[in-house]
Amino acid sequence: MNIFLDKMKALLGDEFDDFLKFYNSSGEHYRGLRVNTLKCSVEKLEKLLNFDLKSAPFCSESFYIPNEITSLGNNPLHHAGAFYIQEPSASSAVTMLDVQEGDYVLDLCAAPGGKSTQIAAKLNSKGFLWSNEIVKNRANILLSNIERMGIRNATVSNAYPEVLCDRLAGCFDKVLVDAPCSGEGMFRKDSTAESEWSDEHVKSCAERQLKILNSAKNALKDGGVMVYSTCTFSVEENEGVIGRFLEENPDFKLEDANVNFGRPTLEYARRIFPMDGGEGHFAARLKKSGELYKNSFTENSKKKIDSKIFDFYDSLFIGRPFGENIEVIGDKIIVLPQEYVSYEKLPVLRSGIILGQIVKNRIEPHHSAFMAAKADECVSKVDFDVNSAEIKAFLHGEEVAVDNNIKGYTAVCVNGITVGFGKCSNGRLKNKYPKGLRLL
Ligand SMILES: C[S@@+](CC[C@H](N)C(=O)[O-])C[C@H]1O[C@@H](n2cnc3c(N)ncnc32)[C@H](O)[C@@H]1O
Repeated sequence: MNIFLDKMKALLGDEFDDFLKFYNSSGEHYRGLRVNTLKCSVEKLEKLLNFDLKSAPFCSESFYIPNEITSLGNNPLHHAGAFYIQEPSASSAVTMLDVQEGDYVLDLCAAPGGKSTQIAAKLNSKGFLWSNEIVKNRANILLSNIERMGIRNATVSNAYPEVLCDRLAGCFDKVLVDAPCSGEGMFRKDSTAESEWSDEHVKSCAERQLKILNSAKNALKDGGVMVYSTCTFSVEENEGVIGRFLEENPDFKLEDANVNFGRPTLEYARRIFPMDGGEGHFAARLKKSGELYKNSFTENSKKKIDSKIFDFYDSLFIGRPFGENIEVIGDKIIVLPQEYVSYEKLPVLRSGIILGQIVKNRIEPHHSAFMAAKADECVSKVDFDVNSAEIKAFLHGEEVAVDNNIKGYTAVCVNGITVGFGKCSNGRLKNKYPKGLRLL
């Protein structure tokens, strides 16, 4: 660890002692959440939580939470996707990417999904997100977070960056590379990151990061923007990687992201230290030369869809809110995003949402459709308060008493935010909350 501290001293100069105070205060670290505006407004969440949220400077939906708040993952509003638990400075990279509604965005190293879900909220269901993770079990966690946050317009894949970016060459307006790194900004909250640190590891991370960036650039359109970020302080993995990338790729230049959090480095890139209000982050915005063209709207599928599928769709949701780009793949009825990049022969876990599953001669609704629906888009719904016994029982997988006149597949909401569904008859709601998500 002495090598790490020597490097930090060289990097920070007069500020090293301030850094040491943070570094030595083990057990303490910044904690935060980001409001998912696809499902809940900031004002609404502030009213529903029983503690105060303090604004963070890195993104307007990102907040500090008090240290004494624990088990936030069990909160029904978390199950409903109203917020994502995220250390505030981790939201800085997407702010610097400046995602706009309608953009086509690739998040290349995406699990567990903090930044992908932030990008999706900025897209506001317009445009398209491709979210990729190389490690299979992490890709599944990513998918589960994409589903929890109610994202309609995303594809989730489990591919090697070089394969994916070759196949999707020139498809994206914006690309995020939140690269695997030596994690020096994680040391205060994760002691394994610290125990795995070595100078050799830093060097090998830098080689891998440059390789990933050199793949990522291929997926970008001319005139597109790429943000490279890490949660480490090392100069080799930050300024070093950017310097080498720019040398190898004269068609890219650093661009001012017009943010004022953290502190500048390489003129336009930003660094965040614990003294700046976050555990640690680096982000640089790179612009590719050329003229950006906008995607034209993808045609809806012209395939003939059995009218029973539309009857089923209309029996659950008002006005076909996910669009009509329907495909039946195996036993699954998928509503593809309204706009998307097609994905033949790529390891895709999901594109769009699963409306239902064909079981024998019936279609059963799928959890992901209810998570992506707004309460007022659901034909039948019940709504429980965040502190009610009913919502706790539902999240535990129990049956819940409902009005006698509610029948059939019914959305379950917590304070007006969908969290799943059940099937109602005779005043009871039979629980369909997925077993793997239930409270223990
Ligand atoms: C810093 S994490 C991403 C965090 C994520 N962006 C978020 O905000 O939740 C980096 C990710 O890169 C993945 N990764 C590891 N090796 C990789 C490689 N060679 N190419 C691409 N991604 C890799 C890791 O599995 C990890 O999920």
